[in-house]
Amino acid sequence: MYNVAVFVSGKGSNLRSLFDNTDKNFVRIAAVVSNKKNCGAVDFANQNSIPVFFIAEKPDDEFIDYKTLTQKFYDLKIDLIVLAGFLKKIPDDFIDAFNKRIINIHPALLPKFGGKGMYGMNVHKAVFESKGKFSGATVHFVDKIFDHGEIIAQVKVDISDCRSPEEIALKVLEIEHNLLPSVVNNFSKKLY
Ligand SMILES: Nc1nc2c(c(=O)[nH]1)N[C@@H](CN(C=O)c1ccc(C(=O)N[C@@H](CCC(=O)O)C(=O)O)cc1)CN2
Ligand SMILES: NCC(=O)N[C@@H]1O[C@H](COP(=O)([O-])[O-])[C@@H](O)[C@H]1O
Repeated sequence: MYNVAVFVSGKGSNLRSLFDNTDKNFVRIAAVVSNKKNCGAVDFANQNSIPVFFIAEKPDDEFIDYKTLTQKFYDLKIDLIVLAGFLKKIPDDFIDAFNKRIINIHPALLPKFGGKGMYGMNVHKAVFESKGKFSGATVHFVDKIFDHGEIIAQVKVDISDCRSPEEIALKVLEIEHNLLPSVVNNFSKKLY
């Protein structure tokens, strides 16, 4: 079985899509990691009996640190880590511990519209203001700089009929919900 851990901070629609659309003969969502105790993604994980870990820069009795998480992931035999709306920087040591085994989905066509501050609606507002005809989603390896890692897959969508950032967001999210499970299924079959 290919064990996947998903990092989240928000509503969890990408987590739900991974859960629903990855091949359960090959892929197991073995853990969810969140920096927020109360978010839709954590609710979904709890409703589906997926173990949840809370991560913080300053750990306390309910939040763990990355060194502890690394050992837990070794114990769980995690094969791939997926950032799905996770809004904090992954530390360098953790990246080194899971070299080329951490991927992220970004709601734009990198390398444009990426970097610090570029998350959620901030991305779609920047795309809307650019008056570009296309946006899309990108899955890339996570490295030590935000949104800088090697691109794995990218899908474009025509946004010329979108009249607001919110309309762009809806179109891009639909792309994300197809792209991410497809990439994870391919990883589970060692196609990368
Ligand atoms: N080491 C890496 N960590 C993370 C990456 C990465 O590529 N390398 N990707 C991000 C995901 N992301 C875009 O895809 C992203 C998320 C958040 C931010 C950002 O500016 N965050 C703010 C904090 C926001 C908050 O806490 O509400 C910040 O760091 O000041 C930029 C890009 C995940 N981690
Ligand atoms: N730069 C990171 C970033 O903006 N990620 C984006 O956060 C949203 C999370 O939605 P979800 O919680 O419903 O999956 C998704 O659109 C994802 O691409």
